[in-house]
Amino acid sequence: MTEIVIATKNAGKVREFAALFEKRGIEVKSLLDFPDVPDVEETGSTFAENAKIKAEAAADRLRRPVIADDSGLAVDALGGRPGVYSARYAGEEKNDARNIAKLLSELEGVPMEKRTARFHCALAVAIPGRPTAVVEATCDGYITEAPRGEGGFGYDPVFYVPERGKTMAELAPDEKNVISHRAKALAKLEEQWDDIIGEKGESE
Ligand SMILES: O=c1[nH]c(=O)c2ncn([C@@H]3O[C@H](COP(=O)(O)OP(=O)(O)OP(=O)(O)O)[C@@H](O)[C@H]3O)c2[nH]1
Ligand SMILES: [Mg+2]
Repeated sequence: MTEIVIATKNAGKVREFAALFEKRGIEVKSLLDFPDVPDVEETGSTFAENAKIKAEAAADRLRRPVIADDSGLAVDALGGRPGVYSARYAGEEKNDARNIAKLLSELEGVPMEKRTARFHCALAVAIPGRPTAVVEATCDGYITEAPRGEGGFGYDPVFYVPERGKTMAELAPDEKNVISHRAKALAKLEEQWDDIIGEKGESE
């Protein structure tokens, strides 16, 4: 396989997948390259369900193997919110700055030791005519009291990674792509790659 479609229009995800797959000699295309593929409603109650919905809809339409990523942030002090609503936390228009502002205001007064959180990533691989495979991974951290750093996307400026002493947005892209929920999920996928893709993928 020399090319894979990621069923997303999120430019931050596309960038990360492009870097992660480049190392493996695979070129990444996204729904930004296939603007005719309609958006699907993310009606699932879990990351895995939503990843499956997005992957299967795009694979049906494109008639080729597709990977979808459903991801988000679960904050313990908020009972796991924003969770599957992470992208649309502060409204349907999906604005990162407004999402961060809402998160920080909900956590006002919560001390650092209680600001634990984790990023989740579910990756679904849909191949026409085969059952869809899903893998999941997480990355633990804390929500800071103010944004720091310019890298990444989404909630990265307020997600503190204790092992690195930095927010995700302060990490170099290569560093984020080693420790992130997305990188870990992709590593799991790779372990199962031959079973999932099999000969069909190899003949691409
Ligand atoms: O700081 C972050 N670093 C990350 O690494 C990350 N991964 C996910 N997220 C957040 O979770 C939403 C995903 O929601 P989501 O999976 O529905 O994606 P999306 O709607 O943006 O695009 P699509 O893939 O559905 O087209 C995103 O928008 C972000 O707010 C992240 N935030
Ligand atoms: Mg989405």
